[in-house]
Amino acid sequence: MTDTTIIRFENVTKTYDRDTVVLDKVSFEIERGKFYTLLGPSGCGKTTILRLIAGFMEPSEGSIYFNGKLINSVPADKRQVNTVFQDYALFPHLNVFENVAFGLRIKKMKNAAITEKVNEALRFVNLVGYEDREISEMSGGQRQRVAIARAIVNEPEILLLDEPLSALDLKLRTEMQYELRELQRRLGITFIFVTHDQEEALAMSDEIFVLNKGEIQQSGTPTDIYDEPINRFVADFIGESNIVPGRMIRDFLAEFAGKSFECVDQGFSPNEPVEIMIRPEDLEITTPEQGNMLIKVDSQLFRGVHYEISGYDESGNEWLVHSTKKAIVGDSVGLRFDPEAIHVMRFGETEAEFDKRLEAYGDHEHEHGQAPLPGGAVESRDV
Ligand SMILES: Nc1ncnc2c1ncn2[C@@H]1O[C@H](COP(=O)(O)OP(=O)(O)OP(=O)(O)O)[C@@H](O)[C@H]1O
Repeated sequence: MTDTTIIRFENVTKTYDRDTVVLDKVSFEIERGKFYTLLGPSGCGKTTILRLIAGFMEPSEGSIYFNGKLINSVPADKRQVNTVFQDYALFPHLNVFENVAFGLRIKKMKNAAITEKVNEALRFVNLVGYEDREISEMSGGQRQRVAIARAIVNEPEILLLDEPLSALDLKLRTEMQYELRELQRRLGITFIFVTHDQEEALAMSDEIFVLNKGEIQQSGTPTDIYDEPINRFVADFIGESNIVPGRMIRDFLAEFAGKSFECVDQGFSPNEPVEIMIRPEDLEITTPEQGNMLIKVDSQLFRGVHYEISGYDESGNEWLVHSTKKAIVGDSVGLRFDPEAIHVMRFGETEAEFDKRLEAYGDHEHEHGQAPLPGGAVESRDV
């Protein structure tokens, strides 16, 4: 643990009934002042993690530390943590000012101090001038901002946000993504944001935790997770991807779709069966002669910025391509990609095993990726 660690989970397990394990020995660290996102499908345990941090429940096993102190049994009102809920949980009978002031009145703060703090919080969320408005007179986005002001007026060290944008329409949602990110930068406090929307997570976060079935599958920056997913679940959940079965012939040489390809991956056993991932935007449609492989075009959709083309290779694998060039359904076309576009995933690898492999090969891999590859060529060759 470092000085910058604000929250640490150590083998935290949560069971609701005797045998329903909702979180299974989850361990992670959260650093002060960053924007974190918990991302995963419905029921994976995101809200449970927030409730444990907020102090609305205790772990069944394991330890939770806040600034280095064990807080398993510390009640919610004794933690420097505030939550913004999905439905905002505002008081409909109070105006905007009184909604924000509520917590401070409970603490019996003096009126002059309350006015100063509420005004400051409303300034942060751009709601100056709305103090006397009823909640029913506020739009969805404005209610959202009242809920945030009500949370930050308490000067928490951590702000928890449980799917706070899910009730908003797409345009407002995008605007609020910018606003929240900007607000976090200005406040400088730690935000822990829950969503099941991968685009939202990629756009907003410093760090993302991808969860599935009560386990953290992978944690890292948006680019780490997008470019180097450790397994099929993460690759599928974040963005669109082509995943086909393959084999590592040896380091830097993978085989898939009936051919061998130079790649930049290493740390696998010779002939190890693997899964190969290539993002659709890393594939280029070419003439059959110029491609690394051939596909027969099966369908094409115009998506505005690109064509979404799908087709099958000779081994029967389906490939999705985001291309600025058109193709003709039924034609055989070439697919071209760089060795760096190929990402090799080891079956069933955990995050800890993945990190260990990268650590052992990390710098070396980078250097090697730049150096002439065995045989000197980028082109594929038949095996
Ligand atoms: N009070 C409870 N009693 C029993 N089971 C619960 C309780 N609360 C949650 N669960 C179960 O725990 C699991 C994780 O729930 P949690 O709310 O943490 O998931 P989530 O990832 O936030 O999901 P969503 O995106 O749907 O909100 C789910 O299977 C849920 O049914």
